[in-house]
Amino acid sequence: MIECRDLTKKYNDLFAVDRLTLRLEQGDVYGFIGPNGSGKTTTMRMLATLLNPSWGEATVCGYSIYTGAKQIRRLIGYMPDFFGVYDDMKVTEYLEFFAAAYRIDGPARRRRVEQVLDYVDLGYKRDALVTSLSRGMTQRLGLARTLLHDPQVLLLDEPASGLDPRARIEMRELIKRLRRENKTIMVSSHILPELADICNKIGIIERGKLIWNGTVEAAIQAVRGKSVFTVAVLHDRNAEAAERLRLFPEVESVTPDPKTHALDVRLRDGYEDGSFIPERLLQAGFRLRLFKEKEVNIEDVFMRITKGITS
Ligand SMILES: Nc1ncnc2c1ncn2[C@@H]1O[C@H](COP(=O)(O)OP(=O)(O)OP(=O)(O)O)[C@@H](O)[C@H]1O
Repeated sequence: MIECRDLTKKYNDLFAVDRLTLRLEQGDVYGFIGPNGSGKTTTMRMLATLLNPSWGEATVCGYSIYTGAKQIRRLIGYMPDFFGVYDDMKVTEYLEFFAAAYRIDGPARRRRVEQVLDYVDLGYKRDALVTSLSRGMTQRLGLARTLLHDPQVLLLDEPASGLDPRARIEMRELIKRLRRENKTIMVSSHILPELADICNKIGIIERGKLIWNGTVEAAIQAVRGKSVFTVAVLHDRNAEAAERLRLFPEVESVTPDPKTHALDVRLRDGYEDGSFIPERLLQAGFRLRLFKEKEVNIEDVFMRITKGITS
């Protein structure tokens, strides 16, 4: 649905987006993550055909951004990070104005406006002035506006920025709902954990370069690399157990977790099955309190992937 090859935008000496290559299939929810100024907005604006690249190619729904702008604009919904709302306009008037721009006319326009208002749960604000809405409501109105023409592909630029925790959760739920409808969604954020549970793929961009691109599971796997198990024994004998575990030929390292004091046992390459750990510890007279495969927190993944670049 979205494909970029070497997509590049240069401003004088600055590569705002530097040879970006990625591919999204229908139904993908792509978390586009990067710090401020890393090139997220520039990428989305190019895909939305609002900004010309310096070079490179991109297609959306099979249309080139160079020659198919008209078709692309009909098929996508772009929600910018900042969008203007007009003074003295009611919520319904605002949406009807944009519906008219999409040539939704007659009674269908009213119906569609009510549908999208319901979708984002703003029906009860239909007669409020847009300027009176909270930040969370304004973002939901922005999403409603983006959905008016029922686009297949959504480009959502930091939809949760500036929202309080509750409004963030509501925005996330809305994106999950759109995902269930099989929309293809590219959603940006500078916070990875915010996106981890709603995306199936992530891309991490830094200074215009995509430094990671793949499935969420692949990112976790790449960081974890090897099998790691969390182990704890009873009676304050973790240090003793650590000594014993270090003697096992399958074990590469044993490190106590500073927070929980449980032991992280990392296996050597080629070993995945850690079931020998509880067996041998029991044989050695230890009593097990905890044994499980270590969970990798998505925040750790982000820190590990970006570490080499930012430091
Ligand atoms: N019109 C422009 N002229 C010159 N430089 C620009 C222009 N637009 C963007 N840039 C630069 O390109 C880089 C990428 O900007 P961009 O807005 O795409 O980043 P971003 O990841 O969306 O950041 P944010 O999270 O702050 O929105 C930044 O260094 C920015 O200053």
